Amino acid sequence: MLFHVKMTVKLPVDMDPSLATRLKADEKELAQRLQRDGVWRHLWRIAGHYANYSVFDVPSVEALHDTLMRLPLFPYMDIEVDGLCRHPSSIHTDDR
Ligand SMILES: O=C(O)CC1=CCC(=O)O1
Repeated sequence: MLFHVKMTVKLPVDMDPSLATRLKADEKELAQRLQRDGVWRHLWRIAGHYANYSVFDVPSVEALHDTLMRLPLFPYMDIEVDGLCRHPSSIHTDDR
């Protein structure tokens, strides 16, 4: 199942900079592992915002929820999710 996910990062202004640096590094490591595993299919910066548009490929809504909750920045993000299905005019019949 494919899901479009918008993540907006909102780190507290008074967060210890070393904690912020560690959270971002841990987030990057997990994000890159999930990309290599084919779970995090797209990761795009939204220009001008500390936010991203992503596409996840997971077996269920529960799997998406679990994956998002594992993200180190999860406590500091607003997350919006939309389920995706094939558009009848899409020519990409081989995509899931
Ligand atoms: O910077 C972001 O948008 C949050 C994030 C997602 C994956 C990552 O490495 O950072």
